[in-house]
Amino acid sequence: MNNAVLVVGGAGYIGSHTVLALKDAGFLPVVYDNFSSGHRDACFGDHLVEGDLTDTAKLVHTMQQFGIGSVIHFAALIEAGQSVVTPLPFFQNNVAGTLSLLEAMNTAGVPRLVFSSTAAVYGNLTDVALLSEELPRAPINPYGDSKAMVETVLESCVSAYGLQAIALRYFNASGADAQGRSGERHDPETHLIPLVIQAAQGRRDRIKVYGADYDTPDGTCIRDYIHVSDLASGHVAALRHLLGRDAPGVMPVNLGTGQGQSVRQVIDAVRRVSGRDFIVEETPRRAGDPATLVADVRRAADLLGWAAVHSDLDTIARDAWAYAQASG
Ligand SMILES: NC(=O)c1ccc[n+]([C@@H]2O[C@H](COP(=O)([O-])OP(=O)(O)OC[C@H]3O[C@@H](n4cnc5c(N)ncnc54)[C@H](O)[C@@H]3O)[C@@H](O)[C@H]2O)c1
Ligand SMILES: O=c1ccn([C@@H]2O[C@H](COP(=O)(O)OP(=O)(O)O[C@H]3O[C@H](CO)[C@H](O)[C@H](O)[C@H]3O)[C@@H](O)[C@H]2O)c(=O)[nH]1
Repeated sequence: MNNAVLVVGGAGYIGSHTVLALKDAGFLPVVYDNFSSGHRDACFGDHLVEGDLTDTAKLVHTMQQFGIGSVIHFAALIEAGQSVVTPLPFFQNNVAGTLSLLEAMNTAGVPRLVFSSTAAVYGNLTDVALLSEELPRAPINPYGDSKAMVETVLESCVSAYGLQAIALRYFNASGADAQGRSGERHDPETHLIPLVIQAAQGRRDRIKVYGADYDTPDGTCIRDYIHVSDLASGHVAALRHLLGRDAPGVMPVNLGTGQGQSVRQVIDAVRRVSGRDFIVEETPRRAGDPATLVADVRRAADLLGWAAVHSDLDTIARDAWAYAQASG
């Protein structure tokens, strides 16, 4: 088995946790990152290469230098709301950047890819309780469009280049490493849980609830929050699946819990684990937000033998709170 894995975007939030899990599983992760949003102190790989996705020649050289057998690709612009305001950089980085990576993999003869897709490819399917991978892709924001486009590109590369890929559609990544080695540090931070935690810490004066008039039980949006360490183990499971199967194909697989939590439930969980109170303000909806996104998780269980084990909301909130408190 070739254990050397190129982790593109491995200095970021989900990438850094996945690198820790890969090492625990006996893989040799090589982090490739341009540090546009990643952190040097979150690089836990055996090697680090500073470079951009669009630098195809550098990617080829890196794959050859380290004898890479598989790639995990996290590098992207990630804020769905911002993608509505400035879509072009999202298509440039997420689509054109991935084309460069695929070209490099083809040149270097690396067939296996685990790709960071997203629940945002499902769009706003309000009449569907659980989102299964068989549903058509129907994103409602440019971020989701960019990820859906890459999934289409991957499908074209199967018969053409023998690509072996899994597109992991994460639901809402959250929480932090239980040992405090990494956590969520986006700048600017736009994600709900770290923002609620900042309010509980007194680092922001309030948390805004973007819309309390959705057609949901308490009027706020529902998401499927998945602990980042569960996402990390999902990548190890996906990689093992690709290495064991060794046949061309591309398969989307949801990584979530199958349970939805509202914005208000998240706020209550942070209040519980922190013991702090703070101001909650209801504001108009944020553009591009679907009302509900909850995963059907059967394929991940059947195909990868994977299920979330750290993702009850209080565990997520407790680990995120501990990381934020330790980070000062
Ligand atoms: N955070 C979530 O809730 C979530 C949910 C679903 C899917 N995803 C996807 O997961 C992946 C990782 O998300 P994250 O939250 O860890 O984001 P992140 O911003 O923390 O990590 C992204 C990493 O990629 C690097 N990067 C970005 N563009 C690059 C480029 N052109 N060349 C080289 N490196 C580059 C950044 O420096 C960073 O280290 C993304 O593809 C995102 O779309 C995230
Ligand atoms: O200050 C805030 C921030 C968020 N929200 C709400 O909280 C929910 C979660 O918002 P996040 O910004 O934390 O996450 P998103 O669901 O918008 O998107 C995240 O998860 C998606 C998959 O579900 C994508 O992949 C994307 O990359 C990632 O940012 C949304 O209803 C949002 O409107 C608020 O009410 N107040």
